Amino acid sequence: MVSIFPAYLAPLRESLIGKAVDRGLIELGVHDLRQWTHDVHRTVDDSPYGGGPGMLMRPEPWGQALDTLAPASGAQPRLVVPTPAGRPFTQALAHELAREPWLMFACGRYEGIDSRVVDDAADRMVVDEVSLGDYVLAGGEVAVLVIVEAVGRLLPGVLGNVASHEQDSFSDGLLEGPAYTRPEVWRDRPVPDVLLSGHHAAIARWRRDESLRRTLARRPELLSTVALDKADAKVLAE
Ligand SMILES: Nc1cc(-c2ccc3cc[nH]c3c2)n[nH]1
Repeated sequence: MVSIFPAYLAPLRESLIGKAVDRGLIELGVHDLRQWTHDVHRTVDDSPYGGGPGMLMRPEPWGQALDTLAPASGAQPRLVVPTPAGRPFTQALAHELAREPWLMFACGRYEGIDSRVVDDAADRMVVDEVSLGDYVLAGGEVAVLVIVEAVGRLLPGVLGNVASHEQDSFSDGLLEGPAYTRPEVWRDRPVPDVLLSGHHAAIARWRRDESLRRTLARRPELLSTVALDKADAKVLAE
């Protein structure tokens, strides 16, 4: 990961990803872009050609950083560049990235990075410009924290219980429904009886129905991507 705020990526040393790093399941490298500047002020930004508000990140430091971290002579990483103008980051893309042996992340700041950096990198590596959603952050670091967590948890051995991500929201294309743990009654709110019944088929049906109802209510557009059987259609027609 390359950033002018390397400390922003320190949270990756905590918790799930941090433990995976300690166990050697993931290798993380954080690099300060200013290492590849050579002027006394360690300048990384400049005014945009054609005018416009704010500053852009100069191409030279990025080019040298990528040349140093991923020399053209060897194996190439897949470069992930968070940007509001990117393709949506989805669980499907997280799975795709989790299959890559080496990912590199470019954290932009200011109004973004000179466009030639991505063009130049794309001559020798796969580059994904990725958006986390239709809102604007002040830089790419937070997006990288999200992407690394979403991808890292999919890697073998990182999650304690492999079944966890197989039952993620979106794993079957639907939103996860409500979930409960002890106590059976909390502030006069009981756990649904079916979950206490021990009838696994009934529990699976109830969970599917609750997922369908929640997806219909909150993200109806997802339903067109899911194979629905007759029982599903009945619930949605309620
Ligand atoms: N989905 C999304 C990405 C971003 C983003 C990503 C990188 C930079 C660099 C400067 N501003 C940025 C904003 N905002 N929202």
